[in-house]
Amino acid sequence: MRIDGKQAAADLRKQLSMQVLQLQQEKNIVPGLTVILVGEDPASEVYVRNKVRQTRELGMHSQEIRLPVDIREEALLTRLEQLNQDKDVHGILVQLPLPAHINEAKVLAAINPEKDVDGFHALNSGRLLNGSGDALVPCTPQGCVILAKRHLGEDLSGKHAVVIGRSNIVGKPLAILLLQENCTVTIAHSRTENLAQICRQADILVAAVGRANFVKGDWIKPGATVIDVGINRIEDTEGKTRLVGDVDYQAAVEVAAAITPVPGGVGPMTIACLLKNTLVAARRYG
Ligand SMILES: Nc1nc(=O)c2c([nH]1)NC[C@@H]1CN(c3ccc(C(=O)N[C@@H](CCC(=O)O)C(=O)O)cc3)C=[N+]21
Ligand SMILES: [Mg+2]
Repeated sequence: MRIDGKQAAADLRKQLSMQVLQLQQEKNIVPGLTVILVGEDPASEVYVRNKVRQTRELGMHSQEIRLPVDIREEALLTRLEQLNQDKDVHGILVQLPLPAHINEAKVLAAINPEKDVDGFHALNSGRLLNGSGDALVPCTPQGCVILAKRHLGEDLSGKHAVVIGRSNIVGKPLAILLLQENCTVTIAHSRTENLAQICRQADILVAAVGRANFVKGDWIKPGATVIDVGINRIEDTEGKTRLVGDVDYQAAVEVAAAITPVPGGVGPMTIACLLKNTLVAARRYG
C-alpha cells in the first residue's frame, strides 16, 4: 500500500488553516514566513515558489527575499538581524545549501531561535534532545513520523525503527523523535556493517541517504512500513529527468505493508510541517 503524502499534507494544511483563522480572531496575529534564497538554483526556486503559494493559501503572510550569489556573509547576517527584529516575521528560513564562501553554521546560529522554523538552531536541537516539548522541530522528521502514523496508527511504541542517514537535518532529529514515540531506534549510515541485515529487522525503515534506489527490495522485512526521504533527480533511459527516492520503489512495494512514494511522499509533508512550525512560532512568540 502507498502512503499518500500529498493527501496527508492537504489534511494537515486544512487543520492549520482553521488554526490560523482562530489565532487571527483571538489575538489578531497573522503568522508570517520569510524565505531567503541566495543565488539561483532552479530546483530551489520551484520549491520556494511552492512554499510561498501554500503559505498564502493558508491565510498566512509570506515574503521571499532573493539575494545575489556573491553576497558577503556580513550582509546576509545584517539582513537576518533585521528580520529577527521584525515583529511581523514569525518564521525565517534560509534555503540550504548556501554558496561555499558563506559559513552555514554561522548563518543558522544567527537566526532568532524563536523564529527558527527549520529547527536547525542549536537551542532547538538541544530542546528536542531534552524532550522538553518546547523545541521547533525540523520539518522533514516531523513529516516522517506523521506518515508512519498514518499507516500504523498513533502508537508506535515497541516498533524497531531503522533510520539510514545521520544528518543534522533528517537522520539525527528523526531518531530522537522516534525514540520519543517509544520506538527502538537504530541509526545506520555509510560505515554500517551488514546494512541489509539490519534493515531487514526494521518494522519502520526510513531511508535518508541521498542515493537513488539505494535500498533494495530484499532489505525490507515483509509487512514493514517504509518511509523514503530521498529526492534524487536521475536521467531515465530516454534521457528525461525523473525524481526518485532512496528506495527501489517497484521492488519494495511488493514486500512492504506500506511505503511512501517519491514524488508525493515526504516532500509535501516537509512543506506542510514548515507551515505548521510558522503557526506554532506565531502562537508561542507572536
Ligand atoms: N533551510 C532549508 N530547509 C529545507 O527544508 C530545505 C532546504 N533548506 N533546502 C532544500 C531542501 C529540499 N526540500 C524539499 C522540500 C519539499 C520538496 C517537495 O515537495 N518535493 C515534491 C516534488 C517537487 C518536484 O517535483 O521537484 C515531492 O516530493 O513530491 C522537495 C524538497 C526542503 N529543503
Ligand atoms: Mg550529511
